[in-house]
Amino acid sequence: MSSQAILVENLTKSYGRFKAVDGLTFEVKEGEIFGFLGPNGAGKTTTILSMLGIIIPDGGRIEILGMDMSRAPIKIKERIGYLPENATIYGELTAWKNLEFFANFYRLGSSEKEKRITELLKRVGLWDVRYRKAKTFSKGMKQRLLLAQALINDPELLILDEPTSGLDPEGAHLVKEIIREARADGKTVFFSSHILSEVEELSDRVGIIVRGRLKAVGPIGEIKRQFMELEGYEIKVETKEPIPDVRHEAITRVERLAPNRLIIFARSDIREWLSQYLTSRGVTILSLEVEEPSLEDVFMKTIYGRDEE
Ligand SMILES: Nc1ncnc2c1ncn2[C@@H]1O[C@H](COP(=O)(O)OP(=O)(O)OP(=O)(O)O)[C@@H](O)[C@H]1O
Repeated sequence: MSSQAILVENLTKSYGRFKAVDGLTFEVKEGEIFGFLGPNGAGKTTTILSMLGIIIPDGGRIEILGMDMSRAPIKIKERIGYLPENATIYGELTAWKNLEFFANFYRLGSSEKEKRITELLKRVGLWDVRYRKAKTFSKGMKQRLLLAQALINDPELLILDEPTSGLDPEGAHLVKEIIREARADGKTVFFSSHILSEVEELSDRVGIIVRGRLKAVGPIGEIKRQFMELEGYEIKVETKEPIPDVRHEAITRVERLAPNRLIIFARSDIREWLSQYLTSRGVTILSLEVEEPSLEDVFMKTIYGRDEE
C-alpha cells in the first residue's frame, strides 16, 4: 500500500500553444489536507481534471491511491469523491433525492443507502431540510449538499475544486468544518483555492501554483522559512555605542541608518551570532529585531517575484 494518496509527476497540458500546466510535480500524503493555492488561471482546475482522468494530459504521470490514472480510471473514481468548481445540483429534487440520485451510481443496498444518506445529511447540517427542494437553498446550503454528494461513496480521497468559492464567511466556515471532519475520518483531502488565509488555516501542506508551475510545496511554516532564506532575513539592530563593521557569510547587505543603527539583510537568522559579536566588542545592544514576512508577503512575492519577470 502506497503512503501517497496522489502522485503527480511532470504533468504538462497545453491548450493550443498555451501551456496551462508546465511540468508539475508534487505528492499528497495519505490522511492529510493538501491546499492547492494559486491565482485565477494558474492551472489548478486543469491539474484537477487531469487527476480525475477528465482531461488527458500531454505528458507526465498521475497515480491516485497507488494506481496509475491512465490504466485504472474507473477503479480510481469509485474510491474518490469530487466536487467540481461551480457544481450544480438538481433544484427540483429535494436534498434527500439529490443524494439518492448519486447513491444509485454505487452498488449500495437500500438500507445501506438510507443509512449513508441520513448520516451525510446530518453531518452537513441539512437533515431538517431534507424534504425541501434544493432550489430553495442558500448558496452555502447548496455547497454543503454538494459536499455530501462527493462523500456519498465514502471515498478515501476527496478532491475539491474551490470548495468555498462564493460563500459568505459563515458558509465557508461550515464547509471547512466538513473538510476537517473528513480528515478526522481518515480521508485525504485535496482542495484548491485562491484564498491564502483559508489555505493557511486548513492545510497540513500547501502547494503554490503560478502560471502552470509549482512555486513551493510543503508545510506553510517550511515554505515561509525557505522563502526567508531566499529573500533574506531583515535584522534591525540598535546599540548604545557606534556599531563596528559586521561580517558574516550569511549577510547579503547592510544598511547603516545611523552610527548605532543598522539593518542587516541575511540569508539566515544570525541574531545570536550578532549579539555575541557586538557584546564581545563592548557594544551594548538596545534592541535586536528580525522582520518575518507574513504569508501574504510570501504569496505575493511568489506570484510577482523576480523570476517571473
Ligand atoms: N479548454 C480550454 N481552452 C483554452 N484555454 C483554457 C481551457 N481551459 C483552461 N484554459 C486556460 O488555461 C489556464 C489555466 O486554467 P485553469 O482553469 O486550470 O486555472 P485555475 O487555476 O483553475 O483558475 P480558476 O481559479 O480561474 O479556475 C487559464 O489561463 C485558462 O484560460
